[in-house]
Amino acid sequence: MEEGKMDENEWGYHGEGNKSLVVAHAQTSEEIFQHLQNIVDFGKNVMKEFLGENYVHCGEVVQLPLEFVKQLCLKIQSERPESRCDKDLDTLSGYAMCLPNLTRLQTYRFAEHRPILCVEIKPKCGFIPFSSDVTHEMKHKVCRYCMHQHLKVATGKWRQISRYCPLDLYSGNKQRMHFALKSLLQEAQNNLKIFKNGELIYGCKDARSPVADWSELAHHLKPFFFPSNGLASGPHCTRAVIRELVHVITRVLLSGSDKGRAGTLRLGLGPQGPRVCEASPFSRSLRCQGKNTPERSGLPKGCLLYKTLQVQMLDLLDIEGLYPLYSRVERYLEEFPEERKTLQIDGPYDEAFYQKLLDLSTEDDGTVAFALTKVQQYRVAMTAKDCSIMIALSPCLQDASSDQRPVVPSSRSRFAFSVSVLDLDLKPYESIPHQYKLDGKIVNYYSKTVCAKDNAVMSTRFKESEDCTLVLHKV
Ligand SMILES: O=P(O)(O)O[C@@H]1[C@@H](OP(=O)(O)O)[C@H](OP(=O)(O)O)[C@H](O)[C@H](OP(=O)(O)O)[C@H]1OP(=O)(O)O
Ligand SMILES: Nc1ncnc2c1ncn2[C@@H]1O[C@H](COP(=O)(O)OP(=O)(O)OP(=O)(O)O)[C@@H](O)[C@H]1O
Repeated sequence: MEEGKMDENEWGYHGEGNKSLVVAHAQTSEEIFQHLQNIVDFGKNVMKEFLGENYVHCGEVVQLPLEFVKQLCLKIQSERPESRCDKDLDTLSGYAMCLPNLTRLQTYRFAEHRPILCVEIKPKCGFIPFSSDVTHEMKHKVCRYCMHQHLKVATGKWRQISRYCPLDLYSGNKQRMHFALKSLLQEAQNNLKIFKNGELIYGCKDARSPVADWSELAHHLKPFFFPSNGLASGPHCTRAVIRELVHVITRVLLSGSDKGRAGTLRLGLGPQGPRVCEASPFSRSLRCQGKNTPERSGLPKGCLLYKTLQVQMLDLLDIEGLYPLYSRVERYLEEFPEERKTLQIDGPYDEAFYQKLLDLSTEDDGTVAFALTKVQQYRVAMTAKDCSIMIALSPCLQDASSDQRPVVPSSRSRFAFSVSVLDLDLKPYESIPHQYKLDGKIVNYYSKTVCAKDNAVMSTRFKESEDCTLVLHKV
C-alpha cells in the first residue's frame, strides 16, 4: 500500500462481520477538490463543445464552512429517499459544487417573479447498437431501456413496465414523441419529474411511491395552460391539460435554440441501426396494423435531443466490442501503473482530451492508444446516456415582442422557456466491467423470460392488447 495513505486520520470504520473488521480509506480534501474540479472541466471542455454553450451549465467548485455543511446534512436527512440513505454525504472536505437552479429559467439574468414550471426528463439511450461486435441478436431489435425494464421490475426497483421507449422520444416524429411523453407521464420512474416554482409536484421516488395522479397534476398545470378560461375540472379537463403539456414539451424538444456557434457539434455521426425498437408499444401497434415503420429520425440538428444522441453514439463498438479494449488498457496499466496520469484516465479533461474524442475510426491497429480512445469515447457516451434534460417554462404576455427570449406557444397561452442538461459528470473508467456484466444480465433476462413467454403466447393465438388494432377482412 502507498505510504501516503498511512495516516490514521484518513481512515474510518466501515463495517464488520464475524471475523473481520473493515476500515476504509477516505479521500483527502485535496482529492475531493480535484474530483469536483474535473467535473467542472469536463462540462466546460467537452460537454459544452458537444452540446452547446446554452445547454450546459458547468457550475463551480466552492468551499463551505464545515459547520454549515454538517447542519445542512442533518436538516435534510429526513427528506432523503430511503433507497439513497446508505450513501454518506461528504461533510469533511468542505468542498461542494455550486450550480444554478435549473428548475428556473436560464435565459434570464434576473430573478424570475412569474410562476415557473419545469419538466425534467432522463431520456436514456436513444439508439439500438449498430456495432458488429454485438453477439446477442436481441440487442439489434430491442433497445436497452425496454429490455432493462423487465429486470428492474423483477428485482423490485420499479412496480411496472413502462410503455416509454427512448427511440420514440428521439424519433423526431411528433406522434411518436407524444406517445413517449404520455408514457413517461403514466409511469415516471426516475425518467420524469415536474417542478412548480422549484418544488417537486410530480415524480416517483421508488417502487412504493403512490400511483401517479393525473387529475392532481392537471390541477397544478391548469393555470399555466388555461390561464383565463374556466375550463371545468374532470376527466375532460385533465386530458386537455395533459395534451397541452405534451405538445409544448415536444415543441421545445424540437427547437434548436442554440444559435450562438460557440459550442458546435463536431461529430456528424449519421443515423445508424434500426429506427424503431420492437418492444415499443407504439411500433408494435403499427406492426399489428400492418403499417410500415415510421420515417427515419427527423430531429432538427440544433436541438438538444439530436446533439445528445450524437454524443451517445460515441459508443461505436457497444460494450461487447469495448470490453476487450478496456482489458488491453488494463493490462498496460498493470505493467506501467505510473502511466495512468499520462493516459488522462482521471483527468485532466482538457482541450487535448476533447480533441482525441473526435477520432471516430474503428480500425483497431492493436495499440493502447486506439483502445484508450475508444474507452474514453465510451465513458463520454455513457454520460450522455444517463444525463437529464431540464425544460423550464414561464408564462409570458401575448405582446412580449421586445423580449429576446425563445417563446413556445400553446393553444391558450405562451411560454418563455429554457433547456439545460444536468448530470454531466464523466462516468468512471472503473465502471466498465460493471457495465459489461450488467449488459449480459439485461439481455439474458429479457431473452430467457420475456421473449420466450412472448413467443409462446404468439404461437398459440393472436395477442390482443389495447395497443393492437386487429383489422379483420370479410371473406
Ligand atoms: O446502468 P443504468 O442504465 O441502469 O443507469 C444507471 C441509472 O439507473 P437507471 O437505469 O437510469 O434507472 C442510475 O439511476 P438511479 O440512481 O437508479 O436513479 C444512475 O444514474 C447510474 O449512474 P451512476 O452509477 O450513479 O453514475 C446509472 O448507471 P450508469 O450505467 O449510467 O453508470
Ligand atoms: N442544478 C440543479 N438544479 C435543479 N435541480 C437539480 C440540479 N442538480 C440536480 N438537481 C436535481 O437533483 C437530482 C439528482 O441530481 P443528479 O442527477 O446530478 O445526481 P446524480 O447522483 O448524478 O444522479 P444519478 O443517480 O442519475 O447518477 C436531479 O434529478 C434533479 O432533479
